[in-house]
Formats: sequence, structure tokens, C-alpha cells
Amino acid sequence: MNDKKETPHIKPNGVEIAETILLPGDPLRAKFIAETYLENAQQFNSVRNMFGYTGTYKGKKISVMGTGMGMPSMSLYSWELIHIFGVKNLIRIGTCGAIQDHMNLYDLVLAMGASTDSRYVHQYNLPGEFANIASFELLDKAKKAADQKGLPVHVGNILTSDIFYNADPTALEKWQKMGILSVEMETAGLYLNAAYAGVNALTILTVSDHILRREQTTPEERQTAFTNMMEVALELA
Ligand SMILES: O=P(O)(O)O[C@H]1O[C@H](CO)[C@@H](O)[C@H]1O
Ligand SMILES: O=c1cc[nH]c(=O)[nH]1
Repeated sequence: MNDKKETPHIKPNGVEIAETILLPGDPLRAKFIAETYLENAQQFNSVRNMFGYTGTYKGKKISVMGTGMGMPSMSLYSWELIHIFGVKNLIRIGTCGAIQDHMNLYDLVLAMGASTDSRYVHQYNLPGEFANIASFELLDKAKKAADQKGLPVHVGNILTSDIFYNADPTALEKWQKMGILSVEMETAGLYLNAAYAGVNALTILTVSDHILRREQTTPEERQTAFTNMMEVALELA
């Protein structure tokens, strides 16, 4: 499909990139997924150590690649994957900080929508506000897969923020009041790129921190919780 193509950030050297790709923020999480779950995995990217791999899962071709942190990084990788390499289904798998009382560490979040404090959408010059939403087809499949595995899962609106360390201590309370489930830093850019290109996107998150309760997972605890999220995402291949 995309044998000789390359971009400033992705050089596959002839290794195919599948139409469905999992996108963790951390490139080492991409390596872990390839080594743990994929058969016949081949590496297709190492530019800037943003590792990417293609292999098969339950007989279906799937790729996985890191995106880095924040909207600019996610947006440039997802743009290249969509427009240069023909990727059609983009599934972010990441961590988030919960801001609702009924949520707990390790819960899964399916981002039906992604509100944002970023200005990325302004490039489209829309005559109004745009709702950054997931592909219903991917969302529905992921919800069914999570339910089948008996995992605690929340579906709703998240916040994609440009700010990890916010100078305004009241900012998250305002988003909490609007029903936002949790905070991360990439999804709105992914959903906007997907909407503009007419392809499918979904974000699946694991709660790694409860921001308002000041709870955190340890690195060891995260490993197990993250495999739940990965196994749900792999069912979308
Ligand atoms: O675990 P990842 O996918 O990197 O996601 C979250 O973690 C990073 C911040 O620590 C941000 O990228 C945020 O979105
Ligand atoms: O609190 C958190 C945890 C993960 N990712 C974020 O962006 N914020």
C-alpha cells in the first residue's frame, strides 16, 4: 500500500503500515505491545526513537507507534499516518488524570468527546464551535470488548490540555463541573485530524492518577492496568 513513502518523521524502509494503528504516547509502550502481542512484528520507524511496528494480532494486520506528548506531536504523526501512509483507523492508548469522584485508579476511559484548551481547531476557520468526537463504530466495539472482559470503563467527555502544570489551581474544577471525566494531552488533535480527513479515531485511556484526590499508580501497578487497555484496543484490529 505504501512501500516507498517516507516523511521527515516516519521512514518505514518498505515495511508496510497497517490501516489500523494503536498510538501510545510513549514509544517504549509501542515496543512492549509489539514484543508482547504481535506475531511477525517488523519495525517500521525509529526516527527520533519514535518506534513503530507492524505485525498481526489474531491473524489481522495491525501497527503500533508512539506519538510523543502533546497535541503538536500527536497531530504531526497522525497527519502523516493518515495523509501519506493511508491509515484509516487510529486508536490512541494513553494515560490520564481522573477528575470525577466516581472514578478510580486503573479504570478505563473511552473518550466519546475531547474538549480542549488548545487553539488547534482555529486553522479550519469554522464559523462556530466544533465538537471533537470519536468514531462511533470504534467506540461501540471498544465498549463491548471492555464489558466482555469485565473491566471498569467510563464513556464520556475528556479534556485535552496543552498544560500539564497549570498555574491556575481552579482550572480543573471548572472542567469537572461540566462533567469532564479526565485530563490528557493529545486526543482533540487526533479527533480533529481524523474528522478533517474522514477517517476513524478513538482514544482509550487508563486512569494513572486521580488529580483531585492526589492518588497515583506506581510504575509496577501501571503495567497490569495498561495491559487491560492494550487488550481492548487490540480487539479493534
Ligand atoms: O501516557 P500518554 O499516552 O503519554 O498520555 C498522557 O501522559 C503524558 C503526560 O504525562 C501526556 O502525553 C498525557 O496525555
Ligand atoms: O494527570 C495526568 C495524568 C496523565 N496525563 C495527564 O495529562 N495528566
